[in-house]
Amino acid sequence: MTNDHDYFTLENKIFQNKDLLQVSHLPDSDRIIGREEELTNLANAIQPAITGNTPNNVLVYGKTGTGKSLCSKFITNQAISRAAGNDVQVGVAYVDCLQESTETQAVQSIGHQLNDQNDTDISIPHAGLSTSEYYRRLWQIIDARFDAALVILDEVDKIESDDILMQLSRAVESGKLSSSTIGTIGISNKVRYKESLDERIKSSLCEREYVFPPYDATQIREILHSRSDAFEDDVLEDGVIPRVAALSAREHGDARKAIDILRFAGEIAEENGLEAVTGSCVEQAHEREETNRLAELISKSPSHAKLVLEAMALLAQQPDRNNDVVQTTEVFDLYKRLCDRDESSHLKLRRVRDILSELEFLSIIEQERKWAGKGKGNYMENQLVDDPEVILAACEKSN
Ligand SMILES: Nc1ncnc2c1ncn2[C@@H]1O[C@H](COP(=O)(O)OP(=O)(O)OP(=O)(O)O)[C@@H](O)[C@H]1O
Repeated sequence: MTNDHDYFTLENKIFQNKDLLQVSHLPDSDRIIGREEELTNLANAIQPAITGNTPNNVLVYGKTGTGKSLCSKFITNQAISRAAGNDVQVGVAYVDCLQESTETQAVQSIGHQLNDQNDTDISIPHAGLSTSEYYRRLWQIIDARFDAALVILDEVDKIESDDILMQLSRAVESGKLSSSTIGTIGISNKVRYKESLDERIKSSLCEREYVFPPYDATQIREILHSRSDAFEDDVLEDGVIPRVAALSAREHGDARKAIDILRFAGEIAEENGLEAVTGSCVEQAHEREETNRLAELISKSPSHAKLVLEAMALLAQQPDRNNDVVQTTEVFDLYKRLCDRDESSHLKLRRVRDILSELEFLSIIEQERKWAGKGKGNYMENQLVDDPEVILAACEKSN
C-alpha cells in the first residue's frame, strides 16, 4: 500500500518572498531609502579605487540599524562593476569584527575572501600559519588579482588589536603592496571609538568620517513599504506598517528593528493560521523582537550577567514591591542564591557591580546613585528597562 498523503503544506498565504525581510538581504539602489547623501559621500571617498588609485580610508558612525553596513556593501559592490567597465579589478572583503575579533582571524578572513586558489596558487589554511604569514599571503593575493582592494571592517571597535588597522592603512606607503592599493571602510556604533585610537592609526584610518543619522518614522515607513512585496497581496492590514514604524522610531529610527518586527508579525499570523497580519500580531511581534534582541545581547555578555539579570527580574516581580527599583546589595544576595541553585561559585560584589555597569552601558538597565544619609554614604539603585517577564524569557532563550 502506498502512503500518498502529502505532509508538506506548500500553501503559504502570508509571505510571497520572505527573503526580502532578512537582515542579510541587500536591496537594489531603488529600495535604499533616504541615504542619497551618505551613498554619495561614500562613493566620493572610494572613487579613486575605480581607476586603480588609492581610495580614502573611511570611518562610518551611527546607531544600530541606520544603514551603515547596507550602504557600505552596496557602494563597494557598485565600485567593483564600475571599475570593471574601466578594465580595473577591484576586490571587496567584508569582516564582521564581532565574529572575527582577533587580528589573525580577521586577516585570514580577508585573505580567504579575496583569494581564488586556481588563480593565485596561494592557499589560506584555516589554522597553522603565523599572523605575519597570513599578511604576507594577503599582500601577494591582492597584488596578483586586483588593482585595488576595499576592506569593510564592520563593528571595528570589537577588534581585539589595533595592529590590523595599522597594517591595512599603511600597506601602501610601507611598500607591502607592490602593484596594487587598498582602502578600508571601518563601521562603528560607538561615537567615542575614534578617541580610543592611537594617534597614528587615527590619522590614517579616519581620512573621511561620516555619521549616519537615525531614520524618522516617515523614512522607516517607506523602508517597510518598499519591502511589502515580501507579503502576498492584501494580507497586510492598513495600520500595520505605520504601527511598526512608530514602534521602531520611538527609541531611535532603527530599520533593522522595524524589519524584524514586520517579519515576526507575518510569522505570528502564519503560526496562528490567520489570513491577514493584524495590529495584534504587531504587538506580539514587538515583544518577540525585544526578547530576541535582549537574548542576543545577554548571550554576548559575561555568563554571570544572565544570573544578575535574572535576580533583578525576580526581585522586580515580587508582589510586595511598590516599584521595580532594586539596590545592588539586594541583587547580590539573590544572585548568590541563584549561583547556589546552579551549583556554580559566585563572583565577588565588586565584579557584580562591574556587571551592572556593563548592563547599564548596553541600555538593559538604568542606574542611579543615591545618598543614604550622613555616615552611611552612597548606594546604587538599579532598574530594568524592559518588563521582568521579557528579561526572564530572554535569559531562558539565551541558554
Ligand atoms: N535606507 C534603507 N533602505 C532600505 N533598507 C534599509 C535601509 N537602511 C537599513 N536598511 C535595512 O535595515 C537592516 C539594518 O541595516 P544595516 O545592517 O545596514 O544597519 P547598520 O547601521 O549597519 O546597523 P548595525 O550597526 O546594527 O550593524 C538591513 O536589513 C538593511 O537592509
